[in-house]
Amino acid sequence: MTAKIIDGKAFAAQVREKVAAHVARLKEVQGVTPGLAVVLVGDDPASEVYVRNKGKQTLEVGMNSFEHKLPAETSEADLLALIERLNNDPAVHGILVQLPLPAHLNSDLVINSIAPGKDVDGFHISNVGLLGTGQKSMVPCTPLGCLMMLRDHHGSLSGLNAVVVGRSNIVGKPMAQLLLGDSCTVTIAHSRTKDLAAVCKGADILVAAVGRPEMIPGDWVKPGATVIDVGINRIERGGKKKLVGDVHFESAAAVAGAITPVPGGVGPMTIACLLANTVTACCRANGLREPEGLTA
Ligand SMILES: NC(=O)C1=CN([C@@H]2O[C@H](COP(=O)(O)OP(=O)(O)OC[C@H]3O[C@@H](n4cnc5c(N)ncnc54)[C@H](OP(=O)(O)O)[C@@H]3O)[C@@H](O)[C@H]2O)C=CC1
Ligand SMILES: Nc1nc(=O)c2c([nH]1)NC[C@@H]1CN(c3ccc(C(=O)N[C@@H](CCC(=O)O)C(=O)O)cc3)C=[N+]21
Repeated sequence: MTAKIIDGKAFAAQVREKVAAHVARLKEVQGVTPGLAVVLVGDDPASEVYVRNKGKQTLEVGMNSFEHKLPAETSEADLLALIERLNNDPAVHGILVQLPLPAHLNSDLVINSIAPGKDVDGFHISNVGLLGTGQKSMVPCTPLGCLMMLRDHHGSLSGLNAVVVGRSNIVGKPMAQLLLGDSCTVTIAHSRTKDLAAVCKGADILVAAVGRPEMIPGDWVKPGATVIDVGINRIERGGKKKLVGDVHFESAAAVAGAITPVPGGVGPMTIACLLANTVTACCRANGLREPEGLTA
């Protein structure tokens, strides 16, 4: 079998079109322009690329973008003061603090200082709790993007065996919650899982969020399964820099029914969902009808 390639780049463009249409309507009918503030502490080059991309795409869909670049040695008090200012700024509907933060900053404390309604990453404990209890929340962008692609491909996910490899708070755990919400039978695997190969082989839906280049080979994939590769790993091969996922694409694509590539899969969907979450947050803040098809 040769897998269908799920084109996250094209899908993300469709999501951004919906977002842009909604932004235009908000401006015209309500006189409100959604605004996204992105806070970057330190000068990690990869983070700077993401933040620049986010800012560019935010403007492209007609929203306001507020970038805050702080030096690596910023104190916790100064960062918390900035977040407090953004929490109280009516022009800011979404706040994202780029992770990871420098080691001297307590990221749990920082994230939980964001007003939950503006927490477009969905990392605040209130949003985590709301998601876990099936209540309306802000849903983390990467898992939301994965869910959108899965629903688009499968229609219903009900009753399917889903395996999520990785249990981080930003990808693995919320992904598992969303799949459970769509009535999958969910297994969360991690570094202590016994016989990971066999666990993966049982998956109708396999989500890899590990951070290890090409760790999952094709012979761990059930024939016909859908493989979602969240991994973003920069490697050097034959003297060239390359971006690869957590799945060995070539061998997995020979077995799977559908697979997301890296790049061009989950990554672009993550940013599109960030924009979608910002519009949703803006509508909720103003008591307006939410866009359809852009939330979980
Ligand atoms: N495309 C996108 O938009 C995004 C991509 N990413 C990418 O996704 C990947 C995962 O990110 P993130 O969740 O933040 O990573 P973390 O490092 O926080 O978590 C990695 C998880 O993988 C597990 N793991 C590590 N090694 C193994 C192994 N050998 N076998 C099984 N499980 C293992 C860990 O297990 P344990 O808990 O036991 O240590 C952990 O739960 C990274 O490549 C990251 O760059 C992340 C965010 C967004
Ligand atoms: N608070 C916070 N929220 C995040 O959502 C967050 C974060 N911190 N820290 C870092 C990770 C990583 N992440 C990505 C976003 C887009 C691409 C993306 O667009 N990737 C392109 C390729 C980009 C390239 O070429 O480097 C692709 O896969 O096609 C990747 C990774 C969001 N993260």
